[in-house]
This record gives sequence, structure tokens and C-alpha cells, in this order.
Amino acid sequence: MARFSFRQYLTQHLTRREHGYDSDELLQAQVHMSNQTFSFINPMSLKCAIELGILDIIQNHRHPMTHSELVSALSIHPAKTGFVYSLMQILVNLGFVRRQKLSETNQHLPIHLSSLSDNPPAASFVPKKVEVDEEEGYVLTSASWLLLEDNPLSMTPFLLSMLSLILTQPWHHLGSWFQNDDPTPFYMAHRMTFWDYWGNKPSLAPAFNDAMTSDTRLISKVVIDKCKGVFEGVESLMDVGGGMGTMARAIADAFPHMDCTVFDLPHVVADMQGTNNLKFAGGDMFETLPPADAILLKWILHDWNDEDCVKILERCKEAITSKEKKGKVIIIDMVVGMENQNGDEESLKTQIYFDMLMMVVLPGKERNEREWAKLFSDAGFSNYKITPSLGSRSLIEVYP
Ligand SMILES: C[S@@+](CC[C@H](N)C(=O)[O-])C[C@H]1O[C@@H](n2cnc3c(N)ncnc32)[C@H](O)[C@@H]1O
Ligand SMILES: COc1ccc(-c2oc3cc(O)cc(O)c3c(=O)c2O)cc1
Repeated sequence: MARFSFRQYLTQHLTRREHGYDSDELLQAQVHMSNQTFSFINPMSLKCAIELGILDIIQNHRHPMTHSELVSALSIHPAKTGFVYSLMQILVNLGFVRRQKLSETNQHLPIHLSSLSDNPPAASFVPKKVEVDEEEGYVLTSASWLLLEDNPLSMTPFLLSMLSLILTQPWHHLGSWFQNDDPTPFYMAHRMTFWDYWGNKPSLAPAFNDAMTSDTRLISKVVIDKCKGVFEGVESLMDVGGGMGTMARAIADAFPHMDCTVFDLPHVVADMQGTNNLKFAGGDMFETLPPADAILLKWILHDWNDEDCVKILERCKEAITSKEKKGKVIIIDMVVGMENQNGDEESLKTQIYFDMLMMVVLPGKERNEREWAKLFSDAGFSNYKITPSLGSRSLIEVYP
């Protein structure tokens, strides 16, 4: 049988309009498809760069770093040095690294928070060929700043946990999950729920906890700076599903007169140490919650389906002690389509990705304002207020 390349096939068989095909369109479609298929290469390359310490090496060099300087600084097998170029090409195209003339002195190296706007990341993959030009060197962009080792707000734990086998295997079950009655693709891959998994495999829990903590460090700063008023008059606060207590600890430190409690599954809080105004309590949020003026739910409700959310919200309503304005549930979660301060498409993209993640890993989803309002009303709450100022997320105050 004669063998044809795809291009030959297209030009010989499908070029004529009367067949209903246009070869240019098909070739363009082929490029689009290839690039979609290859998009997994982006985060995998980033993971590799982190493992090799490339971003920290460029940062610590303090000047634009030539390609040969970078290669010599890497601990890699001598036979592999020629391949570093390919990896760097991806990092440049993804906007994590930029090429800069050695003669262009940059007063802001190494990069730090105050110089972020001088080195913004490219908005998305902007294809450009990286030439090996020893007159130029690599410098970091602000996107890399969030992946540096000594950055307390580092997003590296998030990237590494998302790309771990535990969280990537479930995606291979997505198609069959749509056709069977298993609760989640995660369940199909691991034969247990997401929360049971971390309870049963304690050695793997730190990776997940680190990812959560890295997000909470950033968000707690913003909430305390920008949304201080939300905590006005609140004397006791219960962070339900508060995990390692990062958020509650930040609130307890910022408001020393507030009594804060982290409520989470018993195995999560078993070894946690409290402080003067911070306690840990183990239990199940579907049963009874200890009383408090205000109840915080950060990244909880999007983990659950509507029926379970209403149950959790009902338990919260029963636990709220105060009939005044301070008596409320404070939710930090996404409100899909809600214009935030940046009002940008990147936030909407994050919301769409998170919605998929919640479906694959947990029986959850992201909700728009109408869906949130229905949950609040079904759980017996009377009123709510949305403050959309947390990037892709919002802060929602819900009143009994
Ligand atoms: C997505 S994490 C969010 C953690 C924390 N609020 C944050 O944003 O960093 C969800 C938390 O809910 C807790 N959780 C799950 N099921 C629970 C239950 N039935 N009762 C109490 N906590 C639960 C988990 O242990 C986990 O800490
Ligand atoms: C630093 O940025 C991030 C850190 C962690 C995560 C994240 O968030 C969630 C939230 C959930 O409610 C359930 C989850 O399974 C996860 C994650 O697995 C995860 O990594 C996102 C951004």
C-alpha cells in the first residue's frame, strides 16, 4: 500500500473546494492541534527547570547570565549540555526568562518585588527563536519570582503537586468517568476519595499541604490588608476546613483580641500547636460545628456538590452565635465571571481551569453569582455581599 505523509494526503485529496475542504485551513488546524497536544510540555519543562535550580541560578548570578555561564553552573551530565538550549527556549517563550544585552545594565537585578513591573512575563506563549548569542544573557521575569526557592510566597509547591502522579493519573480516567457512576476521576485512579487519600497516605500529605499553604500565605496578606473591615467587631472566628492553620494564624496575629479556631478533620489537626488566641479542633463539618461569631470557609465549598454545600452552610448557620452584623459566614472562593479589579481574561481562564480541577479531583465545581445565591437561600441565609478583590477569587459575606 502506498504511504503518504499527512501533507501529501491533504494536497492530493483534499485541496479542492468541491470536496468541502480547504487545504490551508486544514494545515492551520493541524498546527493548532499539534500545539494544543504539546501544551503539556510547558509545565513539564518548568518543573524540570525548578528541579535543576535554573531560576535560582540565574537570580543568584546577579547579572544577565550567558548561555555558557548557565550551562557551566548546572549540575548535569556532560553529554546533556547541548540540550539545555531547548529547555531555555521554552522558558523564554513562556515568559519566565528574558534575553537581555550584557551591555544593558539592569539596576534591578536580582529581581525583587519592587521591580516586578520592569520585567513582566509575556501574557502567554509568544513564539520566538532563542539565538545562542554570548552578547546576551538570561534574566528573570516577574513570573519566575513566584518560583524562587527562598520566596515565602513561592508557587513551586502548587506546580509540583499539580504535576505529581497522584493528581495527573485521574485525568486519564476522565472520559470513562463521564460514562460510569464513579464519584470522581480521582476515585477511579486511587479507589478512595481525595480526603481519604491524604488521611491514608500521611507521607504524601505534606506536598498537598505545602501547595495550600503557599496560596494561603499570599491570600491572607491581601485579605488582612484590603478587607480589614470584614473582621470589624468579630470576637471569635472559626476557620472551618482551615488545614494547617495558615490563614487563621495570620488573622489571629493581626487581631490579637480575636479568638480563632481551626476546625478540620481529626488527622489533619492532630499534631498542630496553637497559641494564645489560636486553637485547633478536630471534627467533621457535616456534623456539628463549635460556636463562633464568624465562620471562615476558604476553598471549601468549591470542593463539594450543591447538596453537600447546603449541608455545610446549614451547620455554619447553626454555629453562628451573634445576631449582629459580625455574625456571618466569610467565604473565599471564586465567583465565576465576576469582574475583579483586574477584570482580565487571565482570571476567567484560572476559573475555568479550577472548575475542571474540582470536577476531576473532588465532587466540586466553581459557581457563578446566581448559583451561590441559590445555595445561600437554600441553606436559610437572608443576605450576602461579594467583594471581588482577590485575583480570580472573591470574598463573600453571608448573613443569617
Ligand atoms: C482545599 S482544602 C482548604 C484548606 C484551607 N482552608 C486553605 O484554603 O488553605 C480543604 C480542607 O477541608 C478539610 N476537610 C475535608 N473534609 C472535611 C470535613 N468533613 N470536615 C472538616 N474538614 C474537612 C480538608 O482536610 C482540607 O484541609
Ligand atoms: C499557590 O497556588 C495554589 C496552591 C494550591 C492550589 C490548590 O488548591 C486546591 C483547592 C481545593 O479546594 C482543592 C484542591 O485539591 C486544590 C489543589 O489541589 C491545589 O493544588 C491552587 C493554587
